[in-house]
Amino acid sequence: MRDEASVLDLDPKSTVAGGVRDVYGEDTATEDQFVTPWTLSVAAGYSLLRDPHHNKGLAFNDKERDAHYLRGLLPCSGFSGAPGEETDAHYSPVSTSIAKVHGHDGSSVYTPTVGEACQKYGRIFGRPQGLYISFKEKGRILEVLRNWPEKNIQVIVVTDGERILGLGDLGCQGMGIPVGKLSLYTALGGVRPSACLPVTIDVGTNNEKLLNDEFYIGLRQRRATGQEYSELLHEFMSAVKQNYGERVLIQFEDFANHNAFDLLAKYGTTHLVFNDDIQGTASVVLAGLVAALNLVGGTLADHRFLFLGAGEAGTGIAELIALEMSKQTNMPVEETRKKIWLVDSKGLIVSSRKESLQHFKKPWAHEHEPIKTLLDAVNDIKPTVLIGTSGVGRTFTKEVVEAMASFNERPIILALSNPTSQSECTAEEAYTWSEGRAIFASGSPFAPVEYEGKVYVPGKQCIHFPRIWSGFDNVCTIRVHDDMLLAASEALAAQVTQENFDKGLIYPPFANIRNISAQIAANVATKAYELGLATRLPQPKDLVKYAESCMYSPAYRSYR
Ligand SMILES: NC(=O)C1=CN([C@@H]2O[C@H](COP(=O)(O)OP(=O)(O)OC[C@H]3O[C@@H](n4cnc5c(N)ncnc54)[C@H](OP(=O)(O)O)[C@@H]3O)[C@@H](O)[C@H]2O)C=CC1
Ligand SMILES: CC(=O)C(=O)O
Ligand SMILES: [Mg+2]
Repeated sequence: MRDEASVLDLDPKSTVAGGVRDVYGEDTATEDQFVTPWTLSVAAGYSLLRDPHHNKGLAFNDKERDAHYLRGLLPCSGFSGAPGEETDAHYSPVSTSIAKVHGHDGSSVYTPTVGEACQKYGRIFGRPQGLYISFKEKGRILEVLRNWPEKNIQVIVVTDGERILGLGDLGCQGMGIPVGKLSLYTALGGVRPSACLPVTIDVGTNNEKLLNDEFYIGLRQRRATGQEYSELLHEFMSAVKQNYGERVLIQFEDFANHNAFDLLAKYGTTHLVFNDDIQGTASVVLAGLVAALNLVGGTLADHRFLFLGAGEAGTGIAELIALEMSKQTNMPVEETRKKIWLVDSKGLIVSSRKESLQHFKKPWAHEHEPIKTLLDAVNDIKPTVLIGTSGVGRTFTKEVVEAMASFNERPIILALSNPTSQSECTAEEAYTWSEGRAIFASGSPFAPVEYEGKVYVPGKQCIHFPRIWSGFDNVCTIRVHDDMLLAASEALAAQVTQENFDKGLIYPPFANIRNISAQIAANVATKAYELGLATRLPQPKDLVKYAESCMYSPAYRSYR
């Protein structure tokens, strides 16, 4: 039997059969497709308290406790505020990193806590928080997607667990990353939790320790590669489009670079895809650099950039800096790239290495003598900006930071590798070794540092990703364009105030986070309209207000 909806050219999500939205796909399913027998029920009593969507914990008031058979199941102390109030109060004195991952501390939802959570995921696995798709599901991925209880999905964060932060291959336990990043999207970007879908594609792991770990929760096989891998990914990408349509954002996260660049290129023309490690990072880091110019002076083109790490994050950031420089100076991007140098595990990327380089490194192979170490590269190139994206901790040594401080009045030092253990240096090291002159930001957070009587507040760069996304969603864009990433950078940089600069900050702090997110979303949306990539028409008059109105607010609702 042919799919009736496609024959009639109907949007499968539009009303069918009696004017009811066919959200479960039953009316449009063919005879050989599976249909899930969904039922609706009203939770009460003990089961209501076990339902994370509806449980308000100690915030249930007396009337609700009576109406929903909750008497005696909760202590009588009540809380009236927002979600989290009671859990913070209840758990913080005893909280550990892992307790935070269970949702008791929003500010620690992502790095570094999420790294530890992934390493221990098998041991702390409680209830499923996303979809696991492995070879066992090959040929049935559409059916698996339909098992997810929420139907109106706006953003999927998907990983295959091969490069989890700087911790390497954590296989299926990488699920902590999509869960963590989507939690940030909700908390900071205002994305409704029910519209978020975390997915882990389990193709095995090459992590021997996990393969031999009795608590490992994934497939116990070495990673599938080549055609087998591409076919599973392709089935997933096709099923997502079939189930959720064109407009769902698929964010690739923490794939190893030998797959990440190819997936982005392959699906960039057919799906709304975004790689946060390549594109989101670039946009956020560029914003920090543009803001830092207020402290150091000059334009981007007046600076020299050196990266330790030439993978997804390093080359992604480098490319966006070169693009922005090119727009500002009207120089071709091939020229502006020459202001940017990268070091990988074999040393400085130079033209004599070109033949053996991975494709994403080739544009950075400039004419230069080979250099083996970072310290030698720093002393030779004399960068004004040093960026760590190597995934290797403690690589910005005292000598490296001192060298940066010897030829820069205010060296810009970004230690972006996550989690904290992999950070290229700590905030304290950056400030003390540069005698308080470094402008420092990191991927994983560091506490403020006191040096010679002055308090320095390091920038937390990682919290700024989610804001970009809402710009895509608000206007229903169907493709991500580099100019939209530049628009996000511009708006984020513009949110750093003089007061922030006075403290040495190059990113805005948490206060007013929703408003800042709305400004970024609006700038991204404006660019999407300019590029003709926004499908929400007519264009809302005030895009900031519109972005704010689209944001989900985590408030407990009253139950009848
Ligand atoms: N703060 C943020 O926003 C983000 C941070 N990151 C962090 O950046 C790190 C890297 O991620 P990603 O770029 O995706 O990883 P990749 O694996 O794509 O790249 C890592 C790069 O670092 C190089 N490298 C590894 N070891 C060394 C070493 N000892 N000396 C010099 N270079 C080295 C690798 O060299 P080679 O190619 O020769 O192997 C490679 O070029 C991770 O820790 C991740 O958490 C990532 C995205 C966002
Ligand atoms: C922040 C991030 O995406 C990473 O470290 O991979
Ligand atoms: Mg990542």
